[in-house]
Amino acid sequence: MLQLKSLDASIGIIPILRGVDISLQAAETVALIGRNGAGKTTVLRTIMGFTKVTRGEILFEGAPVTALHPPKRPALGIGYAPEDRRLFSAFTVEENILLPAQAAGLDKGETRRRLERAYHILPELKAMTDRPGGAVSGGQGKMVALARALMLGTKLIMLDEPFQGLAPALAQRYAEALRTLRDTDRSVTLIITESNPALLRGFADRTLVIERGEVAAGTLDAERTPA
Ligand SMILES: Nc1ncnc2c1ncn2[C@@H]1O[C@H](COP(=O)(O)OP(=O)(O)OP(=O)(O)O)[C@@H](O)[C@H]1O
Repeated sequence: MLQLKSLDASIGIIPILRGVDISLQAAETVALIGRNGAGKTTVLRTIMGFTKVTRGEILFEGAPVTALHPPKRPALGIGYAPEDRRLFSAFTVEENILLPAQAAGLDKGETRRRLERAYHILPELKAMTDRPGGAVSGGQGKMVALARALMLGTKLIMLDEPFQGLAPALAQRYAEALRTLRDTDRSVTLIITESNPALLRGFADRTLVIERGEVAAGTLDAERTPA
């Protein structure tokens, strides 16, 4: 459903990704593992159109999107939770969750359905809908960022180091929410970056390794715990 073909990408004039070939199938969960600075965030940002692609192409469901205007990409069905999960502090938690749906111009009914899906996966957020975005903890903010990604992520959800900085209990809760997502939506494709491979062992179908902007040709197979 998503292919990166021989992709080179730069930030400013600095080349970061080199010859990246990634092919994601519908419904699979892929872990993208690499040390700090290896290029994980840059892969996700390149898919969203935030870097300069200097070679190669990106296909989404068979159609080239390499040159697609970045603000149009989420509406393809792509949800993205950046590592820096900034919430708008003056908006409530629910308003923060709704923002991508509004930006993509979803109608009220569809927005409501997707919000219910997000609350089904993250029921704890229902208790904090009216709280200002600035008043939630870092861990709760990660949950809100996941809910926000769920609003548009009907086909592909990309989570950048979601477990980073989460206390163990919250990390466990976050992993549980991802399992619920997998149980309720079997067709969505998930890509999760992580610097610590142990955190995603047993959850991802496949592990890709990135090092100095290059994705290793071979992939490590990971065991998947049955949902
Ligand atoms: N704005 C920028 N300007 C110049 N170089 C950058 C910029 N952002 C990232 N880089 C460089 O790009 C490379 C890849 O960074 P990237 O953030 O994709 O890595 P990462 O694997 O996600 O690591 P981290 O876990 O630290 O975020 C790094 O060498 C980094 O120094």
